[in-house]
Amino acid sequence: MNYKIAVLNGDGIGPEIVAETIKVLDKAGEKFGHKFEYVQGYLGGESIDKYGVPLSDETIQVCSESDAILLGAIGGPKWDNIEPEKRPERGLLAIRKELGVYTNLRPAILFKSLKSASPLKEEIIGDGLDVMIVRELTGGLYFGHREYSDEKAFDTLPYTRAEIERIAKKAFEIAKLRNKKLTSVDKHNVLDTSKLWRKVVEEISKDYPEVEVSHMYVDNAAMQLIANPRQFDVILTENMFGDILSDEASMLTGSLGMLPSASLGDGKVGLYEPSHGSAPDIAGKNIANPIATILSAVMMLRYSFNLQKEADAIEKAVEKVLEAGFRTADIYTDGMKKVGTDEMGTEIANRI
Ligand SMILES: NC(=O)C1=CN([C@@H]2O[C@H](COP(=O)(O)OP(=O)(O)OC[C@H]3O[C@@H](n4cnc5c(N)ncnc54)[C@H](O)[C@@H]3O)[C@@H](O)[C@H]2O)C=CC1
Ligand SMILES: CC(C)CC(=O)C(=O)O
Ligand SMILES: [Mg+2]
Repeated sequence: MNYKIAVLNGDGIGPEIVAETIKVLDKAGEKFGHKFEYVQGYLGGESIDKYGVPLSDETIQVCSESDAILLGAIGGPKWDNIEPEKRPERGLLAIRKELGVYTNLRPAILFKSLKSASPLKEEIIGDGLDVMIVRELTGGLYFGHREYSDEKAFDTLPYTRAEIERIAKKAFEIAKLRNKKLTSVDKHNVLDTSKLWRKVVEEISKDYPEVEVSHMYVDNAAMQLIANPRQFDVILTENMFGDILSDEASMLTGSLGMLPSASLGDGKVGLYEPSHGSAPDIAGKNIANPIATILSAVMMLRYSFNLQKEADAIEKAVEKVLEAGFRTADIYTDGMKKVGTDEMGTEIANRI
């Protein structure tokens, strides 16, 4: 089969990690008889430089005419001081909204061979970790009404019942297929939006009696992720809490460079990107970890193309490479073989 993938490299390490992901996808395509066709779009800083805006109509068109979108990451110091509406991050928020991808799946999975890269003690991290963070992606604080003056500024955190219902349903459906345990994270003791969030989640839970539901305040959840991460199966939460907790959860798996994501809506096109940012501090040095992006492509094969054995083959190749001791700097521990971004991509592609 032929699949058309819109590729948005973005900024910083974006082009480096996307190049390795394409290398791996091409190898999988060759092996299983598929053709992945890539169409270039531009997002964030690279789009500002090209079109003067962080997301152009041209790129929206490229994305909506594709079967799926592969994104590196956006942002960097070069664009940090431009007016807020034109910042690279606004382009990212705009494309998520434009595509209606309200479900952001961030699986925090610890590969067995990376146990020593996790900062948690072995008795806490145990034999592995497999937590699915389901983050609401197109509502809340990042999209609420805001105002700024040098004397006063505010952001608002709106959620409608319909927005909470649809993400809660997704999370319960996912929990049903996993260990049937869902923890909804909110700040019900303080925020009205959390009050509505909890009420709606409780209501939706009635349709899923097989799923055990509990509620946790976000501050406690941040602590529990470190103290006892294996208590979690599916974490359902709103946009900003999910943003923060997923970065925290990524470290349990060894590095932010290991955490993939899939952003899905009810429309045709899914957006696949690592959970991390553009890492300007390590850009252009060939040291970034491409695995989060490669695993995001695995999610693309699964969720957008229904190519299960191809997805399994790439995931297995990542596992084999880690078992063979290859490590980028962020997951390096004594005695392992340190490799650059490109070698990591090549080693994975070679094992498909
Ligand atoms: N989805 C996106 O495109 C996102 C973009 N950003 C943007 O990225 C820029 C940098 O933001 P930061 O707060 O520094 O977050 P970041 O996620 O880019 O980096 C945080 C730390 O993790 C490291 N890191 C990140 N990805 C890595 C990888 N694949 N391999 C090895 N190390 C990795 C970085 O070197 C840095 O030390 C900002 O402009 C920010 O707005 C931030 C988060 C998400
Ligand atoms: C850069 C932000 C808009 C988003 C973010 O940090 C994320 O989605 O992880
Ligand atoms: Mg983030």
